Amino acid sequence: MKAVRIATRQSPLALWQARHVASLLSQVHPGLECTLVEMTTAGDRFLSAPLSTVGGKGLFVKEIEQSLLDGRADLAVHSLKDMTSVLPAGLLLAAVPKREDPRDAFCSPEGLSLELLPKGARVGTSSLRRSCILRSRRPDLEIISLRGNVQTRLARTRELGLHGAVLAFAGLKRLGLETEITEVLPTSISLPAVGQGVLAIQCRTEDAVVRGLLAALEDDTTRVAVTAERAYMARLEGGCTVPLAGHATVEGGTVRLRGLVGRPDGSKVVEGERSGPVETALAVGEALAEELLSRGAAEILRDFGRASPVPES
Ligand SMILES: NCc1[nH]cc(CCC(=O)O)c1CC(=O)O
Repeated sequence: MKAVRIATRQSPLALWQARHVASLLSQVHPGLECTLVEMTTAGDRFLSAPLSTVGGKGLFVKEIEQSLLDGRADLAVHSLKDMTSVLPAGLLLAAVPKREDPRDAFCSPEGLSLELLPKGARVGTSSLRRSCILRSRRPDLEIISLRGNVQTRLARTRELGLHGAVLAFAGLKRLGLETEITEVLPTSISLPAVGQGVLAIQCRTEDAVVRGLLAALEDDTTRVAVTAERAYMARLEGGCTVPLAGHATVEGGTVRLRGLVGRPDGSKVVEGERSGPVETALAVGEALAEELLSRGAAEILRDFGRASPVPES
């Protein structure tokens, strides 16, 4: 194979990620030509509404996945965090490269840390998970909805005079915006989203040639973590519509998964942790989901987990 077409969104972060994968691919397969197929998704179009009300995840990936199914592109690069737990028939997560730092980061124009925020401080985020976690730790905080790409959210934070905003470290780093970070939040404070910091490279299941090319980008440790996190998410049927966090680490043949489900206002959170041999990553994920469900997550999902209809474009 001489050339591959890479489907991507047009946001600066998505383009960085697609170019990064193109560069990794041409390093491991010298002479391979990579071209980008840039697309706009529903998630990019409904920027005015909070993510949770426009229908959550899938929004950023559906059109891209369709381009693979239609044969307009050979592979697609996504943020794994944006992907639904069930992939469309005929497509697969062919490779996950080594994970970037998965933590959340606090960006405060005033240089404040979370700890130093005054009572009633206003903090921006578009994510139900981040709102829930922030409010559960600091019920006095006022959460302001921020949508749009990373640069837009940082600009809005200043325009609105917010005390700060929480964004993914990985996105800020990839865009060279680490200087905006005033505090990297430990996972014990802000448990990351399932798949945060991981790039997902997707292709057609039947395309053995592209699968062969992508195999070289696979990172086994990342795959174990992702397997546990996504099995957990699948069992909880969580999209962006309920506050859901899940993060796995791998050390010495053991995968350790921590999870959190909560109410959007942080008035209730259910948290837990499970470990097991890396070969049992899937079962570890399912077991943690079952445990959280039985300890109160089922009730939270019943009250808050309904996806709102996606508006017509
Ligand atoms: N839905 C937006 C999104 N999807 C992936 C990332 C960050 C990069 C990553 O987690 O890999 C972001 C931005 C953010 O949450 O601040």
